[in-house]
Amino acid sequence: MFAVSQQRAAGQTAPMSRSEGRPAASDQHRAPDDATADGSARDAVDPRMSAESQGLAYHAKEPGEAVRPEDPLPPEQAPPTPIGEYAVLGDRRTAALVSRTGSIDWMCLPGFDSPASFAALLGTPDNGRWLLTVPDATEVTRRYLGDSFVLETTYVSPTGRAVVVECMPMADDRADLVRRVEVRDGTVTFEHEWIVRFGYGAIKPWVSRTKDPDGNPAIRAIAGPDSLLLRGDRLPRASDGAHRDRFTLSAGEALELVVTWTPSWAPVPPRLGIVQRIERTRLDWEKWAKHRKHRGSHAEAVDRSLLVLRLLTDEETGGIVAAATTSLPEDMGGERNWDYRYCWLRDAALTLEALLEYGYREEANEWRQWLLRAVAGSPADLQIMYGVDGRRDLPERELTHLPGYGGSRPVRIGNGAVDQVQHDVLGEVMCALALARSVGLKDRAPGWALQRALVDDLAEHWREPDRGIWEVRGELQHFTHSKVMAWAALDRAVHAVEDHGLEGPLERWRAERDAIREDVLAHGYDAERNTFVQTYGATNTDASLLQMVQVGFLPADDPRFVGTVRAIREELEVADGLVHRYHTQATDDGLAGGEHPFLACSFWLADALARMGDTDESGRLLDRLIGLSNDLGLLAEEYDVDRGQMMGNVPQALSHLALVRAVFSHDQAVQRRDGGDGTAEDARDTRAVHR
Ligand SMILES: OC[C@H]1O[C@H](O[C@H]2O[C@H](CO)[C@@H](O)[C@H](O)[C@H]2O)[C@H](O)[C@@H](O)[C@@H]1O
Repeated sequence: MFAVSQQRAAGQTAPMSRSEGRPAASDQHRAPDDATADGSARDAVDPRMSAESQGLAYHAKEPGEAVRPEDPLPPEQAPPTPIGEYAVLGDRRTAALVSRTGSIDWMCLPGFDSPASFAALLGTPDNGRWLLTVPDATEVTRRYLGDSFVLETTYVSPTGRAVVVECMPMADDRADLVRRVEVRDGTVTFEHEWIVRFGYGAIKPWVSRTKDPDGNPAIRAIAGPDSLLLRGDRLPRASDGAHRDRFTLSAGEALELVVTWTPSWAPVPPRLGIVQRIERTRLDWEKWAKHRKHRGSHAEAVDRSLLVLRLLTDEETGGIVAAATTSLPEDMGGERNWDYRYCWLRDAALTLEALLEYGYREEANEWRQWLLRAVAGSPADLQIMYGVDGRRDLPERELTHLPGYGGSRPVRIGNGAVDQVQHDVLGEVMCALALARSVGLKDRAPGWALQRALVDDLAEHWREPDRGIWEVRGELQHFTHSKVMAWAALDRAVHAVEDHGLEGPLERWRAERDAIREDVLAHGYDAERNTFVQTYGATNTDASLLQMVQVGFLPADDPRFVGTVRAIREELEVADGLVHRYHTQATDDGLAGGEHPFLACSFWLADALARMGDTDESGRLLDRLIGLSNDLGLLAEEYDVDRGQMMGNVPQALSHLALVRAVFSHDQAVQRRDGGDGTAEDARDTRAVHR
């Protein structure tokens, strides 16, 4: 076992700036024995000739549907690879993004929030990528093998057909990414390019040919704390700051490549048995997926979404990150670019509820342990987000060396929202813990004591303004949603005492809960327009208010909620079923530019309609929204209606968890409509006993 854990525990922040006196890029990537190489490096193709960078347009939608490259654009005009074109690979310690044509453009090692070793996603190929493609492919199809994150891409070229299978093996305390190429028909020529840049694309490593402990040839890139080792059946040659190769295989021939990260001081582990590890990885994922209890409508989308939530849950610590990326823009070319590789209590709590609804109890237990460790201490010090390991210090800074996705700057790491006051967060946490309790997970004494202290603290402070669920960077405000969620926190605390025999100041909590409710109804509701509003006294609304019925603040058929859904559709729905979270012009969020419809809010609309009994409309919207996911079932944060593309970080937990919860609500509503009580499935314990 080598020291993935050691490096993660050490905080693993690599230096961003280049040190003076380092050799020039081309020297750094020249391996010593490449000087005596057979000249194959001179055959290396121009990196700009890969499919994405030629601006080839692909239009696949269905899994397995064939796509054809169309008119190439000149490289300088080529748009970035669309966010929806990426597949995700992951080992529940970290994740990588692979383009449709085989370019790994994002990979942080060894952890989700470690510095990226391949960062072309937010820059150019010279910021690091690992490309393995068929340059003359006329068709490219891809799919995950079963319920796993083992990706299979099939290339058809004028001369043959080949399959690339790739994954990150799990649960072995190693950090590897394996790729296996096999030609099925004819002959196929491949392009291989390996450009390592540690420190988010800034640091050009020393790269040299070496041998691994078993005597296999390898290429090792090393700088500071990081080492990446490339092993395989055929290694590329140094060429102008990169390693490149072009090779041809015939039907029946296969080739394997593996990249292994280690701390730079650690010994290199033995090479993996690739075929066995790919198969074991597939089986590991499928074993987890089989534990799902409830299978209703939109089952494929739900299955993939639950798997994404699993992939974003750190295997070692139990922390759940909000997404695998940083700084994929909410506004193309704009400044709304954020680092989501951290654990928001809000997103994690909602993830937990989604997993519980589908029968995953053990995950709830693990996350509860993570939560109690992370928030331990004074209630006044509660943060709204933490590092994967529970770290509190997540300073936000800009990576000025990266041009950003499609020129969207700044590229940020860390997140300034870490210090914000957001009163909704304890509401989400208490709802998730109440749900866990209601399915039989017992509170232990220290855990309940901590919840009591946090609720008491909120009971003192809910009257103060905050930054709300959307983490606005403008003025503090009295957000109606924050108050509703503060009500939910008190309500769940009251029910923990009333229904589960836990100890607490029942009368005081009841009084505060009722006071919040009165406050919201008095100040957060516009009687004239019959809608709840974004902030006290405002006239505009906010899609977060769709959560009101999810937490039981009002029944779904309350005319004030029905009026709010109508107002949200009128004000914020910009295309069928697609809603903005708020109007950027009407909200002081402290940022320039605008953004696109927010997918989680759009699923909350479908959820609300289901709860209101409009199952035709909720089913229609679910079909529509799920239809926006990419060919592998992945969702980013937002959807740009005009460009027909996903925007923001990917894959995003909030979008996926909102999908599965909306489908759950829809399925329950359909059962009620058809004469059942909506609790007849295996998931019966969840909504019915939510409190
Ligand atoms: O766009 C504004 C804010 O975006 C981030 O917050 C959003 O993502 C969080 C994680 O998924 C989610 O919990 C939150 O509700 C969203 O608004 C970003 O982290 C903020 O700094 C930023 O202001």
